[in-house]
Amino acid sequence: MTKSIFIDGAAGTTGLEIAQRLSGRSEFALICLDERRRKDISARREAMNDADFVILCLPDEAVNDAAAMVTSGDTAIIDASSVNRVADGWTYGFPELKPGQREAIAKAKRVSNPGCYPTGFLALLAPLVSAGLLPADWPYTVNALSGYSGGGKAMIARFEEAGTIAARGYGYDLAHKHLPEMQKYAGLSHPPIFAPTVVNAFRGMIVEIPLPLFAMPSAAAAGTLRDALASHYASSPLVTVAGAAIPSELLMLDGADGRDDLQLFVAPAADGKSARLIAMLDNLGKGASGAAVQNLNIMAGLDEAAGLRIT
Ligand SMILES: NC(=O)C1=CN([C@@H]2O[C@H](COP(=O)(O)OP(=O)(O)OC[C@H]3O[C@@H](n4cnc5c(N)ncnc54)[C@H](OP(=O)(O)O)[C@@H]3O)[C@@H](O)[C@H]2O)C=CC1
Ligand SMILES: CC(=O)N[C@@H](CCC(=O)OP(=O)(O)O)C(=O)O
Repeated sequence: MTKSIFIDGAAGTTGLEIAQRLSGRSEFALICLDERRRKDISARREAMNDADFVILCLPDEAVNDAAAMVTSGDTAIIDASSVNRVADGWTYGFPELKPGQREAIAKAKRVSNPGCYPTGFLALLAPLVSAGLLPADWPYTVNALSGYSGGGKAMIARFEEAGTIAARGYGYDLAHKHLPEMQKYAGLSHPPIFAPTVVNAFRGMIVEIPLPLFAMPSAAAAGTLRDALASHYASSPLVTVAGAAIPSELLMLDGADGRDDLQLFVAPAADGKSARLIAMLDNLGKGASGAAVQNLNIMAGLDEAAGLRIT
């Protein structure tokens, strides 16, 4: 039976990309509000309670009011924002995180999508810490590059109007909003030190965790880490783990097409003393809209990769 979907924030960056991925799919019918009514509270409330699934693609500050409008017990919510990722009553929408997570999402009525940066960070680290191959109490660092669409309409306008920003480092207060979910779902004793940079490309993301293996208590060798990731993601349609031969460069291309997969790499030093864990993804794909559609597929009992772009 066709499921009805209401995207709150459908005119925004994430909402538009979700609508694109759903267009042409006979399993779903979108409930749309025209420009005049898209922020009208009573129209939104009615649309939400008529829908089988509501996907919240709103700025953080608008999310709790929107979620509270859903009073129908039949309506499930997928929230793309960072508001509910470590909140009680919400299921973390990262199906590959650990055994049982996909099944928990399938049964949930309230699912919170992971952040774009945490998607790369957790995909690399969570299975390795959980398996005891890397320590939970190490002071990890994470360096990351994002396309400017990661900052939504306002940042897209800023980069495109200025035309001169090559890169924007930020997060210098060491209090980025993604730290709680990174720490919680990787099972770490401390939040990582997170150094994000926005670059002058519309979309794309590289997330890297440097590992000084020689100094880390109870860390496995790089080859063991790679094999463990390959085994963890062996049945995933969206996550791939590169073989031992690592490319000499990883390129984020300006103007790249959107994609919904996640590529992982383990790059070892020749002497085995250190390694770099690297994730490449599209911030608007597996980092946002693709992840929302993947969760929607799972919650609707469909193939989790249906309608997604895997290149
Ligand atoms: N962009 C990304 O790569 C990622 C985004 N996210 C999350 O997804 C959510 C949406 O982000 P993004 O799409 O980038 O943001 P945008 O700013 O591009 O879009 C937000 C949309 O919400 C609309 N909106 C704002 N307030 C209301 C309201 N009260 N009622 C109805 N609509 C409203 C805006 O309207 P208007 O058009 O008038 O401004 C806009 O269309 C955020 O929580 C973000 O953190 C998560 C992962 C990655
Ligand atoms: C480039 C950029 O600004 N990225 C945002 C994160 C992306 C986002 O806003 O979404 P979520 O927090 O919901 O994942 C930031 O660092 O705040």
